[in-house]
Amino acid sequence: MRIQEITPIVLSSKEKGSATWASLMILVKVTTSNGLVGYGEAVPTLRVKPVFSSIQQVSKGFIGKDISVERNYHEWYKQDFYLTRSFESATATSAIDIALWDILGKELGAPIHKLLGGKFRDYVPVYANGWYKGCVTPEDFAREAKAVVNKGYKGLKFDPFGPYFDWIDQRGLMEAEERVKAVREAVGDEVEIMIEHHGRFNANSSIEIAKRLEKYRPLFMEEPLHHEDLEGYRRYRANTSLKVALGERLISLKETLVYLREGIVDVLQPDLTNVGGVTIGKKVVSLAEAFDVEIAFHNAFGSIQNAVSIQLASVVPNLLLLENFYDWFPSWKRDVVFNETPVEGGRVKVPDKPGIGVGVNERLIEELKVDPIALDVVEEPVWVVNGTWRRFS
Ligand SMILES: O=C(O)[C@H](O)[C@@H](O)[C@H](O)[C@H](O)CO
Ligand SMILES: [Mg+2]
Repeated sequence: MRIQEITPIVLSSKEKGSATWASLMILVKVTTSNGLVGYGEAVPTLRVKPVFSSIQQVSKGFIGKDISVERNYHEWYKQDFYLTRSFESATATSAIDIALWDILGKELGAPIHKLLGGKFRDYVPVYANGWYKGCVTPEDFAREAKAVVNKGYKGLKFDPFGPYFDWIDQRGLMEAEERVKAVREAVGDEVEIMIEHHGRFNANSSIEIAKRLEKYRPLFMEEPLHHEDLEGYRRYRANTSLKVALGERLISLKETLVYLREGIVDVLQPDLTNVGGVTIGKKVVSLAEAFDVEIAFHNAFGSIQNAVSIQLASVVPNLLLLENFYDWFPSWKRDVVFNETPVEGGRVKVPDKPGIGVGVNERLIEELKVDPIALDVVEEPVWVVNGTWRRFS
């Protein structure tokens, strides 16, 4: 069995999700010489066109090869030279790797969790993200947070910082505190709240933020500083006591080691669609285990990413939680996998179909297929949940 064809596919629809960031899905379809088909997913964001063409280039390194995931990844690492320095190459390679694991599972009639040694848990606990579209005032956040808890979620994440970037002033601190306070009061003491900073503050501001928000007992502070600001993270660490989560922008095993060895991470958030697929993802979670760091996979894009993340989350002993946008996906994203990964009572039952564990709706994919386009850039950055880049006072 050889890799015969690798096709990048962009999906879109009039119905958008809660984040422009993920309004499209980039799929990779891999077909083998004996007719097996596997699917992977890549990161869209503002890079739909470059990622699409990166998949076309990376494919040249995989076509004609056997399905030997370690060897294939390593061979491309050798050829590409920039794999661990290029987000586009890393996400293209990750998507192909996921599709190869899907094919391995289909060949052997087993879900990925079986290929990895079997389930550690039958249900994966998840937390909600994407639920606060259009929320600006504390009352908006409180109302929507209550709705999330009424759906059965036991944890939720949100960004309370509105339009602040790099620094925050007294007004921004007050607004963030009011929002977090409103959510804590709305959900009660037992629901976990997680504070998303979207990696955008300097050390002074993020330390001030931690001091203001500590009393609301967040489970973790996510990317409080700019991703590459290791010096700032050290200062944050020395001056705060809250747990730090990060990792969604890591694109290799050895880059992950740098962050773990710095001792600045409590919860690692690898993203299988850019850290290197299942092949590197499973190494990264073992590395984190050795550092006694918990895992909360970043899982913000589409339903193929969600399916493979559930597979890996089901085998990881050091799992804290899995991120989940499922109930705030546009409905077409759920339909791509025949709605097979519903969230019930704040958890997802691990599906058992071969490969990524779910069926793929090929007819819908044909209907939703579009040409890759350059996305418009507007004042509200694409990485925030829509309609939240605003002050209320
Ligand atoms: O943790 C996450 O999920 C990421 O930081 C992002 O992917 C955003 O939250 C998402 O884009 C919504 O705006
Ligand atoms: Mg994040």
